[in-house]
Amino acid sequence: MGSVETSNKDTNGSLLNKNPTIVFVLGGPGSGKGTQCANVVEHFGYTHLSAGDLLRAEIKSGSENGTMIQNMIKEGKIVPSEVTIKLLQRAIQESGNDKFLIDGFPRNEENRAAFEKVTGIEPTFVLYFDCPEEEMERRLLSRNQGREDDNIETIRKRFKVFLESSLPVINYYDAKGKVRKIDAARPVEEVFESAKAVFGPKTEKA
Ligand SMILES: Nc1ncnc2c1ncn2[C@@H]1O[C@H](COP(=O)(O)OP(=O)(O)OP(=O)(O)O)[C@@H](O)[C@H]1O
Ligand SMILES: Nc1ccn([C@H]2C[C@H](O)[C@@H](COP(=O)(O)O)O2)c(=O)n1
Ligand SMILES: [Mg+2]
Repeated sequence: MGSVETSNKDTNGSLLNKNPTIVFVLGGPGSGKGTQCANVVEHFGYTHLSAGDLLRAEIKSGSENGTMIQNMIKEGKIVPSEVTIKLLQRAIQESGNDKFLIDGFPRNEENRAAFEKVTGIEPTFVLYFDCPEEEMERRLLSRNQGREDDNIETIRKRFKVFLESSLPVINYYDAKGKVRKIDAARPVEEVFESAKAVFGPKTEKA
């Protein structure tokens, strides 16, 4: 496993020049991050980058890190930041866009600190989908997308990691006034109405 590229010039030259808008999209497993990101992309022209999707694609690609990533996801654990950040950097550079929804990242303090160190970028704001565990569990158990981590044993581990490692990151950004919290326990359309209000009518695509 190589080290994360730390030169802003080499890794982020074009990105920094564009002064990108980065929105971190956080919330517990099954809170509806992916569902709502798809709506935001359609209305506001962001590029959606799901850290989990990028890691799953890396497993499928047969990469040297594939087995390690697969084992960690099965256990509900967080993959080392250097792996995830490289995938995000590549996707950002390939997108040609200058505004991004980064879904499911940063998942822990290591993710957060490493991203800031490597890119020099802070999020514009953090969208936090707040949902009770019982509702998230119901959603995950009926998602039926064939995800290896949508079984009750792994789901419980993911909830524990969310509480212990991801919530502190949300609290960190909350203390900086960057968190936009949305009640995600409502129907999809209602949740999106709240999300729309955060992004604002001025930035909506024509
Ligand atoms: N507001 C909602 N009400 C009911 N079901 C929802 C709602 N939002 C999403 N779902 C459903 O719940 C499941 C989980 O949603 P989604 O994949 O968007 O969550 P997620 O936060 O991205 O989860 P993960 O962290 O596991 O990737 C999906 O089957 C989705 O269709
Ligand atoms: N920053 C991240 C994001 C995701 N993962 C791993 C661990 C998660 O349980 C899994 C699935 O993510 P999801 O699709 O639910 O957002 O992917 C990680 O290690 N680091
Ligand atoms: Mg998701």
